[in-house]
Amino acid sequence: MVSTLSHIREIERVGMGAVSPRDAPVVKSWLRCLNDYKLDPTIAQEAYIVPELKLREHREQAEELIRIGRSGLEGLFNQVAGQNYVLLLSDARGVTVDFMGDPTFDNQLRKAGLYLGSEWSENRAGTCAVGACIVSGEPVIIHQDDHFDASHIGLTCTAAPVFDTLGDLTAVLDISQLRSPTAKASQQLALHLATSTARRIELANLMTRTRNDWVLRLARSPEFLDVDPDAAIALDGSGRITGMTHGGFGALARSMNMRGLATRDFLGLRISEVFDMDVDDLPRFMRGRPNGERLLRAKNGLVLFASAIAPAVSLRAPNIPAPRLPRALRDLSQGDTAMERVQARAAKLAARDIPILIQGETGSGKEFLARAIHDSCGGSGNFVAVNCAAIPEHLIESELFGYTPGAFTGASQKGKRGLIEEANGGTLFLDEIGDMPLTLQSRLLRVLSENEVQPVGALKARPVRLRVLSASHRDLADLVKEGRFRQDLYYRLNAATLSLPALRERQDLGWLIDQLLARIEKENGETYRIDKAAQAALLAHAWPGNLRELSNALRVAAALSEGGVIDVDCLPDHLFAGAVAAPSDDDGELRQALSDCGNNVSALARKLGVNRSTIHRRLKRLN
Ligand SMILES: Nc1ncnc2c1ncn2[C@@H]1O[C@H](COP(=O)(O)OP(=O)(O)OP(=O)(O)O)[C@@H](O)[C@H]1O
Repeated sequence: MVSTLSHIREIERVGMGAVSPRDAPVVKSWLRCLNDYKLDPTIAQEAYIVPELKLREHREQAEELIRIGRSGLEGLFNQVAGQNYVLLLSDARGVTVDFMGDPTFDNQLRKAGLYLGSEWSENRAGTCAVGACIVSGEPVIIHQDDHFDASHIGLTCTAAPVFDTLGDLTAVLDISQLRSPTAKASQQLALHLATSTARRIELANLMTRTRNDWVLRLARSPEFLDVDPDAAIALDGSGRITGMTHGGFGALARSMNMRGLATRDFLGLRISEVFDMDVDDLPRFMRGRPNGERLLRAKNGLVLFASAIAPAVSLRAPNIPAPRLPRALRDLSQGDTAMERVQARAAKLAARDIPILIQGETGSGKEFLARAIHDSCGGSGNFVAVNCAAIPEHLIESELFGYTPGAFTGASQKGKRGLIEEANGGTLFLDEIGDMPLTLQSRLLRVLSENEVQPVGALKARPVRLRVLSASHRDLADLVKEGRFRQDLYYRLNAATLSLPALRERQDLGWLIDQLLARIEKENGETYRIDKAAQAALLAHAWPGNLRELSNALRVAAALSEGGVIDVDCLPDHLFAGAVAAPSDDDGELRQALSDCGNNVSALARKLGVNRSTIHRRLKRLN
């Protein structure tokens, strides 16, 4: 094995611009380590295992993925049995959330970081297979001294990305050995196995998440069509694309000669815009039909074999109640798997007055859910929402706990009932709880544990009974670690956690748009209709700003609509930023797409679900 010193020297030479015989992904990663993360190759650091509490959080967030990935991992483990391979499934942040290895080597594996909870992000561990794969989104072998940190140069690690149905990297599958032959080529088979297992996990994930949709599986040869297809695409009842595996994305991009597009650009498109078929043709591709009849021709002439699977669960007709959910909770989503789980858990917890911590990105609907939980219990008492970040620190105490007459200089003569007492018999919703000052955290803890509140200046505490819901878009466990949030309060508030999916992850975007538009119609006393192109653009947008951004976009669109019709020109311009591919290396691509649409810019804009001005802008840039 190469010496530590010569390894460090080699990295330094590469850092100074020397040409290296190593694979390009390795060199690129070394340069990121040196230039972006400022890692020092002379400082060796052992593998990092995250604390137990943190690991629990990562595993909870990846619960569904672990369940789906498990059988893939087991299958792969059996394939490589006896060769001392270890399998790691890491989340998108590089933390190992599932692991399979030979328990005989437990101690060595843990020390080497090939273990549950190890963090292999590139900025922490330096060049490593999981980290490089997360950054590049490509399968990669990091063999022995390809690793940046000298502590890891004994290992060989091979990783393949797992993408979710909307095209975001959601996990990495890694196959590693403590000791291996010197030749990197010895890991080619591992690369092939990891890549095909990742493909199967993506397919299983698609099948689970799109039970209400059609799934169209694609393969280049008919033999593997039903057992191990190359790609899969999910379609809703009207033939619109709702999700895909990474291979499915590749197939769509090739079929449309559109290499520069991202997965999201295909969401919302009709299948008839990509292939010579319509939604009514799907049954023709179902299993049992002769393979010859299951040929699918793409618009560009490419031919694939296709196999269709009908929705496993028949679509619930709108307004038919789902069983047992109280109405207030039922109306939070329609057909989104993650939300359905949140709703079912919320219904069970609400009935028991258990403190719930609601997590989710800003604008993901935390307060909306809190209100629904309150309403689902008959709505008795008040729903009192307190934004701990919005009240100045010196006022939080008196606002929350209230005060007796003349309790302090400037206090009202009549005293004041605090928000906690306002919520007595109802629900107290503490938004941005992470911003609650430490001194007040202990007083809040007393309210929760003793069920009583002591206003400022009062000699005696008063009994209260309330349901406490809290929310934060910050990681409370991190605040606990930093000493900015009391651990005992964290455990109190966090008896149960409900994690809301971000809007970009929701499978019921179309339904949400209808709900929000119905609300705007009610407010404005008018009715609106979204035309097809605008609908496609709304469905294809990545919505980084969440439900509030969507609601604002619809509000603007409604205001700009003519005769109640919302077309693409009514949608805010920023909606289209990034919807079209970054400038293609090959400007022929856009010209070809345009000529396919009879040189009609509006038709191409409609096809891509973008604004006409976006196409004009791109054409101008290419000129
Ligand atoms: N399930 C839903 N259906 C329809 N509208 C919703 C839903 N959830 C949230 N909204 C709307 O989305 C907007 C944002 O929701 P909300 O204020 O609850 O988000 P939040 O996560 O509490 O935001 P913040 O983190 O900024 O406090 C609100 O206008 C709300 O009415």
